[in-house]
Amino acid sequence: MGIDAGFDMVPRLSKGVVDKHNWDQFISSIKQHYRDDPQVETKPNYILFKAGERPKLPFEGHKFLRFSSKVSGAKAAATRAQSYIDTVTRVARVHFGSRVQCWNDGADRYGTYDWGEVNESIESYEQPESHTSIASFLTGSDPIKELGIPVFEIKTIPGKGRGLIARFNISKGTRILCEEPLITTRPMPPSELELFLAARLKALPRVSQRQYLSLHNNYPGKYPFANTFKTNALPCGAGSIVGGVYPTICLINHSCIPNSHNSWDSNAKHETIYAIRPIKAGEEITIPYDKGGTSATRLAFLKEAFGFDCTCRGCSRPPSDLQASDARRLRIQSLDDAIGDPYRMQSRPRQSLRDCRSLLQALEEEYDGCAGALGARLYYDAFQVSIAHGDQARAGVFAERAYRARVVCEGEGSPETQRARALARRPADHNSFGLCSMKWKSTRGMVPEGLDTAQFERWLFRE
Ligand SMILES: C[S@@+](CC[C@H](N)C(=O)[O-])C[C@H]1O[C@@H](n2cnc3c(N)ncnc32)[C@H](O)[C@@H]1O
Repeated sequence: MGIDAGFDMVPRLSKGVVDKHNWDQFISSIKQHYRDDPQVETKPNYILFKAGERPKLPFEGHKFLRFSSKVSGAKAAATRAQSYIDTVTRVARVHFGSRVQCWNDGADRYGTYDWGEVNESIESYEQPESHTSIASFLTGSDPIKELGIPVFEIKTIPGKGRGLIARFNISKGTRILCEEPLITTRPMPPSELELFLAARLKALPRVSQRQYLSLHNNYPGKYPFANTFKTNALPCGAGSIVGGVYPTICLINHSCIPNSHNSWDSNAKHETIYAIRPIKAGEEITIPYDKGGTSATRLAFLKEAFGFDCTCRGCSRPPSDLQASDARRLRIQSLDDAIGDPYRMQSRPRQSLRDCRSLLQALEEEYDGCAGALGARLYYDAFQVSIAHGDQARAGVFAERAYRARVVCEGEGSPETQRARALARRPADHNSFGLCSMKWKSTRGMVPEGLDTAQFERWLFRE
């Protein structure tokens, strides 16, 4: 036992030129820092730290997943393992920023990778690969990402002003953008907000001031700063009353059937945009500003809250398609309400799970098979129904699915993704474990094997 601590590189480095260069610089800094330390030894393929559990840093960065050791116990104390972990983490952060994800299981923060894959990666340090050609040198890399070229360009879109257009094909789960807000604030009366924003803007660097002033304002006239905020602000977290305005993210237009998801990372204090379906080169990148409902509800909301008439592809469908979509939206709403009813979850959980399955199907139909965060939320609901009746086996599978859906929408590092991941590993840690009953009691290991997909889904949803 004992406490493990360290950091993971997320996502892992590619074999490409930029990652390789950054890793070489990092390794040089480490060698330089420890040049007179007898506990740090340079081996042919890696640097060995003779402290704690003797962690290593390979010379080939793409093999690296984790640097860690036990930091408690006599051996760790005698060899100052904690100090090596801290220093190497600090230097890695300088070179790789938020890609360096620190964890400490004593503080209930766990690494991203499984120990199996970490051990495999460490074993591979011993077998250096030789690069024989430029092609093999670039294998596995993403030259676009490596060169830092944005995957979109800003263009004028008929009827919508500016918008973001995909420059290349973008695959599902790609992080398109990550930005810190120029300004955040709570709601205030317009005159008060105007004064508040004027003061905040004055304190910003000139480039940020220009970015703010270049944003679209749907309500010209009185209160220009406040109305620019109203036109562009995105909530800092689902349901938050605090809104934030961003230089580029605020150029993304709305769609009722979006291809991207925006989310606020409450730890990192930034907003991210991820592709929730494959986006073709030339296609517009869109996010949802609405709160769901039928086309009439959405149109009214968008007009009231943002002052525009939506012309997205969802709203521009032929009347018969729009009618079918409205029927699905109503069904989605009523299933969602039913699943959220705690009395029903307690007294008729089997029915709640059946509703989850129906909701999943309705979401897939309405959102062209990519329900994004709505899918993640649905799986979390199914998790709650199962765990509230003591069923760790199904709850674990639902949490695993919620985790995978979150990775697509928000990436591996977001707090929501991490939460789903922790629940998938230990469903019983949830505070509603057995809250309604233990009539479905099962352990995490009781997931059946050898079923085909249809049989497995029937088992999962208790049909
Ligand atoms: C946050 S801004 C988006 C960027 C904006 N198009 C621009 O030129 O800066 C929101 C504004 O974009 C326009 N817009 C966004 N989505 C739209 C849509 N689906 N249909 C029509 N106009 C839209 C509206 O004028 C809306 O008030």
